[in-house]
Parts: sequence; structure tokens; C-alpha cells
Amino acid sequence: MHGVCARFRPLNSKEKQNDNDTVCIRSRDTETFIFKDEKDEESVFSFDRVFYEQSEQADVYQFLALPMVRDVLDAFNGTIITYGQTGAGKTYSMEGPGILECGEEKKGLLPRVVEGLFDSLNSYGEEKTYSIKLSMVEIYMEKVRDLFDLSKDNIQIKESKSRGIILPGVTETLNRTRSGKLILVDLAGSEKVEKTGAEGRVLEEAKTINKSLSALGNVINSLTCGLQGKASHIPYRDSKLTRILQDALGGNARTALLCCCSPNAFNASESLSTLRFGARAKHIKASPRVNYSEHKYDTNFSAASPSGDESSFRILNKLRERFNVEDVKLLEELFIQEGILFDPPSVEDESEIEDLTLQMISLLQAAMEKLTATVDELKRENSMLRAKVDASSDSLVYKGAANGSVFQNTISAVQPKNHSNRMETADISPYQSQMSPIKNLAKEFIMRSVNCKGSRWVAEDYEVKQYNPVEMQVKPQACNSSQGKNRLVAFVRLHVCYLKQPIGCKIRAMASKNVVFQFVLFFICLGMTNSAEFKYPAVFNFGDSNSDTGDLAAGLGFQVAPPNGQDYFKFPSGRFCDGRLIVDFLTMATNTCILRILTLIAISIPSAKSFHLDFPAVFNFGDSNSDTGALIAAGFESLYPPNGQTYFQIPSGRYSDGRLIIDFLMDAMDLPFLNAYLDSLGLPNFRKGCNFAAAAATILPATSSSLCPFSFGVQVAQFLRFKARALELIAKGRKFDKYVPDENIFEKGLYMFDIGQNDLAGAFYSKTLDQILASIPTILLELEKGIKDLYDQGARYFWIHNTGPLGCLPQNIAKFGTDASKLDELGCVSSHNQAAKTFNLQLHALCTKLQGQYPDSNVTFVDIYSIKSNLIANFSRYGFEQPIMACCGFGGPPLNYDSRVSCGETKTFNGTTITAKACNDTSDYISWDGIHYTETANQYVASQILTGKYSDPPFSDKMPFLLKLKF
Ligand SMILES: Nc1ncnc2c1ncn2[C@@H]1O[C@H](COP(=O)(O)OP(=O)(O)OP(=O)(O)O)[C@@H](O)[C@H]1O
Repeated sequence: MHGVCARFRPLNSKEKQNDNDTVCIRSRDTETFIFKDEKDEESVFSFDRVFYEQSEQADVYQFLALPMVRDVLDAFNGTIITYGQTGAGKTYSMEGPGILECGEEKKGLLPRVVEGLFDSLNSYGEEKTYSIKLSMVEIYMEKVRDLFDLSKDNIQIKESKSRGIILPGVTETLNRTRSGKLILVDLAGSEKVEKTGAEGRVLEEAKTINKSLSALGNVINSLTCGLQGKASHIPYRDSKLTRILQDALGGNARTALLCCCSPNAFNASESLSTLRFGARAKHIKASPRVNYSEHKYDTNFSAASPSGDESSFRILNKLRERFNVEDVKLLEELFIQEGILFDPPSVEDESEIEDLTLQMISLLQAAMEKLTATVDELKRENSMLRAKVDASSDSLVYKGAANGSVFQNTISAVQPKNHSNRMETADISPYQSQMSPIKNLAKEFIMRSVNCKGSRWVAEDYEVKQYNPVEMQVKPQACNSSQGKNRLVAFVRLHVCYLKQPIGCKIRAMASKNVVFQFVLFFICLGMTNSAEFKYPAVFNFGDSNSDTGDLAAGLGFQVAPPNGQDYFKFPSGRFCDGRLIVDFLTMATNTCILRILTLIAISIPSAKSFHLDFPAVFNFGDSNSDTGALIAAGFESLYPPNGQTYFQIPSGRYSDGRLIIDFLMDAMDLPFLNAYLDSLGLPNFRKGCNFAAAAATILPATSSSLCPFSFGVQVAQFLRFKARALELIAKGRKFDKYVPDENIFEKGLYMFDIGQNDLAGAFYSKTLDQILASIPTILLELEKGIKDLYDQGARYFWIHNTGPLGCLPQNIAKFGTDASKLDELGCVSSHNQAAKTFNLQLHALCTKLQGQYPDSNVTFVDIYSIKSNLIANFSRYGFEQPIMACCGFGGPPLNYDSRVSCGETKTFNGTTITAKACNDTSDYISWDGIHYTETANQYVASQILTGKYSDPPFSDKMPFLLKLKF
């Protein structure tokens, strides 16, 4: 980094009161100080400059910003970031104490930068033409929003070879120009949520902010911890913030970081985190270079370098000689996914695609070299594995998995990622011809931004009363700074372009380890499939008990008791035999053992992280409200896009556009998303729990007409099988520690339940309301039985969701609500909601009973019904436009639901083709597909659960949903 500095603000009046004024720093000199942490342990910190309490705003500007202002005029990019906890002085440093009362002395970096910039431009004289652009955006809840045009609230971030990361529309492409951009970033506070007392939606905002800051930390860690001489994956794409700052952090920019801290001992832990962040960031090495924009028809340039077409043709031909076309395509795709290649659709200018081809080719060459090395390594690994197969098949299973980094990395590399982009931005080019209006305009924008951080309200609520170039008066209206403080970033960008000669061109190449691994597996498979020997890379077997290696036991929890398995496995292995089956011998004969390696991975993938948590794991039982992929993995149903579009970008096995309530709860507990028990591919991680929930599941046992065979009893049986299998592996010795969940998680884990909706909703198709109400005790008896079985197996923490207002689901309204007299005041089917309420009352009573019966357990009842019905009744207050109508469906208002086509499906009826499509903005809708909720609605429900207000007993400390910065 160009400069990393620390700044300590003076103690504020609150800190000075009540003997609370202990200071945690002792100055040594202008670069070094001693910091005393909460445990009174001292550490020495050194930065490029330390600004102590008495430092002036001008000192900060001169040291940190002035060199950058000069550089930007020489076409170097610059970025200045203020970082630190809330109230540490970020905005003060960036802007000043406030525009109205802010004197010359107190004004911050922003006004000084603008003045410095224009002063420098003026001093350059008349002969040059300058184009100046300014944009202001904020990142709020992972959306980039144009503060000059609030209707543009999801601006796409794009990447241009010549200009790096851009928000298209702001800048103008000029031939043979050099341009510098200066980005000023005022980050949101990095404090811990517990100190802010945030809850509900504010808490959600804080958590999103926390994620962005964590992503920033991860990027800095990757940039500074990468293996020497080896390019490693930098997760810029994990948040909008890191994507926008990509150039600033690792690439083409001089970057300065101002770590703002309180000197007060009360804030020592946050200050320490900020200082550590800065200390690490100091090690980042950027390579700023002069920016220029080449004209694609520039003849000089063409003469000096081989044409893009020629080079591509030559090198691609070489590649095709070695691989087939599909392989090359696949490699390209993977590189784009990993962000090491420009994604052509995300490049803002068609004319740059030729350059991208060149860049891609050099990347392919680099990857080829790495690939060759890795293939050699894998050949060695392969022969080692073969030797071990011959020696001992038992140890092979373990070591194959231990050495199975290829498989594990391959599978992890295809995990879905969260990126979504759209294009739009503001352009103030009409002002570019005259210097003075631009300067004034820029000032006006900056003035607008000053008084209310998180300028979401600024553009709407500020009014310029009187304005002239010398003095201006800005009147803040309804500026709520406490709301503003939860906004992530006030981001100002000054873009200065001027005409000069182009200097040169350099293509930056990176390679990703993950991609290489992903690619390698692909080639191994090809090699083996083409072999004439009996050596296959994998075996996919279909059959009955003659070749069932555990399906019935695993899938339906069927008990295969001893002495089954006694001869070979020494325990029941899921096979109906004393030992191995024909398929086992055949598989061994292939010398691959992949079938078993995959089986092992499915059961026992190691977790990369270990957290100290209240709950080490979660076991979930339920229906589609919490199914994270079971029914799809079982092959009973398919989900098509746009399912999953919002978060996973592919159908993720969840019935929603994005995450479910369970996902948000897992996230809040700092646990990974739960893998479906039945989903054996995709590096399932069961160390932190397992999800047995399956869409369409009922509490009552499935019948021949049920959509889903995995009723609650089967889910409990699957759990028993899961536990037994895990314990078998644990009993085999420590070598399996990395692969199986700890034994104690079965007792300490949280058992969650969200089931019952289908028992009620399904019954309405064949029963009267009275019959349904009468059946509720029987349904709950079955639930009680399963919970007792789990208790007998050691479960002690139970978390039981009641069922939501079924009558408000478009599916039920469409079928049972055609007669308006059947609807309540919200437009929901009364009978369905009555059944849900009765069920919930009795479920609540069951929870109380269970708690009484098992005093050593913790049974928590969660009132989802109240949260959801409150949301539907007050939808607009929570930012939704549609309380009932489905987002993804067919038929239009009022329900946009047609039971003949589910979300994403296209069908033809009587010659007419219909498709159930998604709405434009899923976050406006509560209902996703007429049966399930959108990610935004799920997030709201989860945030309400986390308040603890809807639980019986209310909880305060069970869910450790505190901010956990990882620096
Ligand atoms: N160096 C300083 N000298 C005098 N006052 C300061 C200084 N730094 C901060 N302050 C004062 O401390 C208070 C909090 O500062 P500021 O609003 O800049 O914090 P922040 O880090 O931007 O917080 P947030 O993340 O909530 O926006 C303000 O009243 C500000 O005027």
C-alpha cells in the first residue's frame, strides 16, 4: 500500500465522564506507538505515520492525500480509505465535522482533495483539454446505488482492461487519453453488533456490512498470505465493496488507508482489530501504472505488436492440437468463473474483446504450464494410490480421501457464488466543457454528502436554498444520521481525463489454484475413459439389494443389523450380506476405488473452519421451508432457473430465489449452510450438522400418493443412520477425525424442526376443516414420537418452528379462495389459517409438555406464524410491494399463480405455451412461487426470529449472532 496511517481522535465527552477516560495508547514517535489491549498486554505498532489526538486535518491531507492528487493528474489511480469502528473519526477525517459549521481548518480530505485537484489543473495552463467526471455511489445491502439518480439502485460493476473496475456510464472513452481516478471511501463502522444493540432490519444491515468488511479482510489476507511465487485466488468477488476496490487493493492504484481509532480503553478491542487490519494491509504490494486508452485502429500500435487475430489463431490452434475444443472451452469458462479472465459480457466496450482474447491466451499458456506440472504430480499420486490399493484396500479408503485434495478442491471449486450485476450510472458530461461549473457542481455534490452519512437520504432530503460559486448554503431536511450510519459506504469518485500520448501496454495475468485443480480432475477422467483396460474413473451402479451398498439404509433409515457385514466390514455396512458384494469386487478390480472415496466424502468432509460457538452443529428436520437440496438430490423433482437466481445464481435445491430462513439462522450462528443428507456431491460438509428436511415432507408417514417419501419418521431414521455411521467411523480411530463430526455434537448440537405445513395443506384436498382439526393430535403424536427418539439418542437442544399462515399462500388461495366469503381481511383463506393456528396451539402445548418431561433438555418454540402474518399485514412498512402475489408464476395479478406450471417451467396446453417467469424485483415480493417465500422475506423472518421475541422461552444468548470480524 502507498501509505497506511493510524489516527486517534480526542476522547469525546462521554469517554471523559465517569472515570472512563483511560487511554490505551502511548506515543513513541510519529510512526510508532505502544498499544495496551483489554488484558493490559502491550504491543508496539508502526505505521507510515501516526496522527495523534492533536493532529490537524491539514497534516492528514498533506501526508496522505496530496501525493495522490498530484499522481491522479499524471494518470495514476488513487484510493483513500478510512476504516474503523463507529465514532472513530472516519467521516471527520474524510469530510470534516460538518459543512455548515466547518471552518477552513477543520475541513476534511474530501473538500481538500477537490480544491487541490482544481488548483493543480489550473496551474497546468491552457493547452490541454480536461474531462472531469464525478460520481457518488453507496453500497447498501450489497447493492450499488447511484446517489445522483436514486432510481438507479443496482448499478453493475464492470471491468475494462484499460480502465480496470468501472461503474459504466460515468466515464467517457476517449482515444489516446490518459486518465486517473481518485476514489475516496468512507467505510461503515467495523464495530461489534453487540455494542450497538441493533436488532431487526438494522441488525440485518449491520450483518451485511460486517460481511463486506470481512470480505475486505479476506481479500487483504489473501493478498498478503499468498504463497511466494505462486498466484493464489483473491476473493474480490465476494462482495461489491471488494469488487469495486479490486484495483485499489491489489492492482493498478496507489492506495492509502487511514485507520481511525478511539484512544479510549473501553474501545481497545475494536481499535486493536482496526490496527491489525492496517498492519496487515501494509504488506499489500500494488503495481500502479499510468492508465491510457488505446485506439483500436492505431497503426503504430498494430505495427509494434502481432495482431490479436494472428496470435489467437496460432495459440488456439496449438491448444486444439493438445486438447479437444470442449476442454479449451471448459477451461475458459472456469477462468471466467474464478475472475481471472474478463467475462466478455461484463466488459463495457465491444472493441476491447480483441484485447481480451490476447489476455486470455496468455492466461491459457500460463495455465498450460501449471497444468502440465499438476498432471505430472497427479500421475505420481495415482501410482501411489494404485500401489496402496494393492497393499491394503482398507487404508486406501482413508488415504485416498486424505490425498483426495483433487476431488475436494474440484468439488469446492464448483460451489455456487454470489455475484449479480446490472448496468447503470450517472453522467454529468454536459458540464465538462467549463472548469468553473464543474468545480461548483462537484462542490455542491460534496456539500450534499457531508452532513448525512449514508447519503441515501441526502439526495432526497437536502435542498440547495441559495447557491453561488463563492458561498453556498445547504439546508439539511429530515436527515436522520442514526439511520445513515448503517449505510455501508459513501463513495466519491473523481475521474480526470486529459489528452496525451499513449505510453505502453501491460497485461496482468493471474492463475488460480482452484481452477487448476478443477481442470485436473477433468483430464484424469478423460484419460481413464479412453483406456482399453478395465480401469474406469468411476462407477455408477443401478440395481437392487444385490448391489445396494447402503442406499436403503442411508436413504430411508432402514436398519441392516449385525451379523450383516461381520466378515469383511466388521459392522453392518448397509449391504445385505456378511461382507462384500459383487459390485465391490468389480469396483476394486478397476483399481480406482472412486466409488468409495466419493462415499466417504459424502459422509465426512472436513471443515476448514473451527469456531467456538454455543451450538457446534445443527440437525434440521422439515419440509420445503428448510429443504436445502434433499428432494432434488433424491431425484424426485427438478428445480429450474430462476430458482436460486438471487443468491446462488443457479437452482440450489432450495425452493426460493435465494436463501431460506435456515440459511440465515446458520449464518447468524457462524455455521456453514446445512447440506442435505441425501446430497452426496458438492463437497457436503456434515461436521457442523446435517439437514434431513425434504420438500413436500409430512409429519405423518408417507402414503403411496405422497409426493415425498421422506416423512418425519424417515428423517429421524436417516438421522439415526447418520449418527450410527459417524460413530462407526469415529470408532475406527483418530485418522477419521477430520472426516466425521465430533461425537459430542450429537448431544451439544441444536435440533431444529420446521414441519407440519404439508400435513395440513395437503389434507384440505380430501377432508373438511373439522376432520383436519380432529387429526391434529394424531399428527403431533407422530412428531412427539420422533422427538423422543432423538432425545433417547442424546439430543438435548430442540428448536421448533410452528407453521405459517397457510391460507395466505397463492397456491391455497387459488384453489380454495375463489369464493370471497372464504377469505379473511388480508385476502387469505380463513379455514387454512384456522387449521394452522389450531395446530400451532397444540404444538406449543407439546413443547411445554416435552420440556416438563425432559428437564435436562431445552425446548424452544418459535412463533413463525406471528412473524409471517405480521409481515403480510404490514408489508409496505417492511419495504415490500406485494404481500400475496407470487413473484415467479403465471397468470398475472392478483395471484400470478397457475398450478399447472411451477416456477421456471414451460408447458403447452391446447397449443398454447405458458412459462412461469420471475418478476423484475424479487425483493418487492413476499411470495416467491406461490408456495414459498422470497429470499428477502426469508431474511426478514430470520431477523425477527433472532430478536428472540417470538420464542418461548425468549432467548438472549442462545444465538451468537454477533459481529465477528476475522482480523
Ligand atoms: N480528530 C478529531 N478531532 C475532533 N473531533 C473528532 C475527531 N475525529 C472524530 N471526531 C468527532 O467524533 C465524532 C465521531 O466521528 P465520526 O462521525 O467521524 O465517526 P465515524 O468513524 O465516521 O463513525 P460512523 O462509522 O458511525 O460514521 C464526531 O462528533 C466527530 O466530530
